[in-house]
Amino acid sequence: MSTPQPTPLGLAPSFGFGDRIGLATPGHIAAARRAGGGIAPMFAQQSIREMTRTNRTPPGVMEDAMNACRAAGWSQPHGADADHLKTPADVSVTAEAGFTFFTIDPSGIVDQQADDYSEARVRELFTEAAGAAPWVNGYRGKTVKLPTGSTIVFDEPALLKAAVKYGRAIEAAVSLATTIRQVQQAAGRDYEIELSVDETEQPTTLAEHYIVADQCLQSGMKLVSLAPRFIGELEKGVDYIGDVQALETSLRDHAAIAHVLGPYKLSLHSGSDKLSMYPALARATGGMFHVKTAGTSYLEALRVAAQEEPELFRELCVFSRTRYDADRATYHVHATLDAVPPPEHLKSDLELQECYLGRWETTPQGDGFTQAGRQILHCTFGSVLTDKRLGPALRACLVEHPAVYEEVLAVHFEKHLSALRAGM
Ligand SMILES: O=C(O)[C@@H](O)[C@@H](O)[C@H](O)C(=O)CO
Repeated sequence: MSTPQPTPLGLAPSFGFGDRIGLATPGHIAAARRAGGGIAPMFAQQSIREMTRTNRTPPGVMEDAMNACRAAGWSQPHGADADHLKTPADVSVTAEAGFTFFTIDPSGIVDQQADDYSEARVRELFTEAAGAAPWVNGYRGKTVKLPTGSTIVFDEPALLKAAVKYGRAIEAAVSLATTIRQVQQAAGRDYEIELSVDETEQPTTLAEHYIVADQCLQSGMKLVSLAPRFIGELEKGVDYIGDVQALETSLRDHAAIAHVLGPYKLSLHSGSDKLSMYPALARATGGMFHVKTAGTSYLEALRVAAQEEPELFRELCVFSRTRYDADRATYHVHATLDAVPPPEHLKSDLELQECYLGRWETTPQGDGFTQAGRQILHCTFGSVLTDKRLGPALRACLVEHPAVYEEVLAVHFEKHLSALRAGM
C-alpha cells in the first residue's frame, strides 16, 4: 500500500515526532511499529522557530518526512504539524507545503506579567484591554462545576486578569484561525487547529483555559487540541519536574473543561522525555491527548555521534557551550554552564556521553537524565546544524550510520509510546 498524504487526525490520541535534521523519520516509524499502534503519529512537525534556526523550509521538512515514509512503506494515517504559527505568512508557507495540523501560538501577545500585577494595576490596564475582551460581562458572576467536582468561579479579579492577560491574544488567535480556514477552503484542503498557550511563565488557570477555549470555539475555530501551561516545570530536554499526583489532579480538571466545551485534546508541548507524567496524561484525558516532541530526536542524533565518532561529539559539546547563553533565550530551561563539567575535564568518552546526554534509566519513567548537559545540547541545535563544519559533519555521521540512528530512536520512542499506553 502507498503512503497517504498527511491528514487531520481528529480526536485520536496522537504523538508528534519533531525532526530538526530531516533524518529521524525512519527511527520514528520503527518506534511506532514496535509500539503497536493506537497512537497516531505526526512525522512532519516543525515550528517556524525551528526552521528559522536550522535554515529549513516547510516543503523541505515535508519532503524529508514523506520520503522516509514512502521508503519504509508507511501506509497508516499520519498528521503534519505546522508548529508555533504567529502570522498569516507562517500559515501560507506551511499550508502550501501540505501541513494539516496548524498550531496557533499567540504567546507573544499574551501579557506575561499579568500574573504579577496588583488588582489595582489590573483594573488600570483593563480600561485599555476591555475593547479586546467584550466577553467579560458574559462570564461575570458565573460559576462552572466540572465533572471532577472542581468549580470555576468567574469572579471580578479572575475576569479582569484574564482580559488583560489573554484579551488581545484571543483576538489574534481567532484572526489567524480565520486565515487558516480561508486558505484551506480556497485550496479544498481539510485541516485542524491547535491553540498553544503553554509558553507562559505561570500555569494556565482553569478560568483562563475555559475563557480562551470558549471564545475560540464560539468564533468557529476548528479546535482539535489545546496546550495550556500545566503546573510544574516542563523544561526542554528533561523529564517532568514537579508533583505528578498533583499534576494528574490538575490534568483531570483541564481535561474536564476540554470535554465540556469541546471535546478537544489536551496537548503536551516540550513532551520530550517527560515519561514520568505520560501515564497521568493518558489517564486524565481518557486518551484524548497530543504529545509534541522534537529536541529529544536531536539529542539522540548526538548520541550516534558520541557512540560512532566520539571526537566529533566532544567538539559538539565544546561548541554548544559557547552558544548556550544566547540560544537558550526562547526556551524554558534552568541549566547553567557551570552545572556540568566542561568536556576537557571529562577525559573518558563514555563519561562525556553520560554527563551531556545522560544514561537512560532501566524503567520507562527514566529520571536519570543529566539535566544540565541535555539542556545545553538541546537549545543549541540551530547553532550546531547551521555551523559550516559541524552541521555537515553531524549529518555525515548520521548518513554513515543510519541503522544506528534508527535503532536509538526506535528504542527511545518505544519507551515514550509505551509510557503513554500504560495510561490508556
Ligand atoms: O523547539 C521548538 O520550537 C518546537 O519543537 C517546540 O517548541 C515544540 O512546540 C514542542 O513543544 C516540542 O517539544
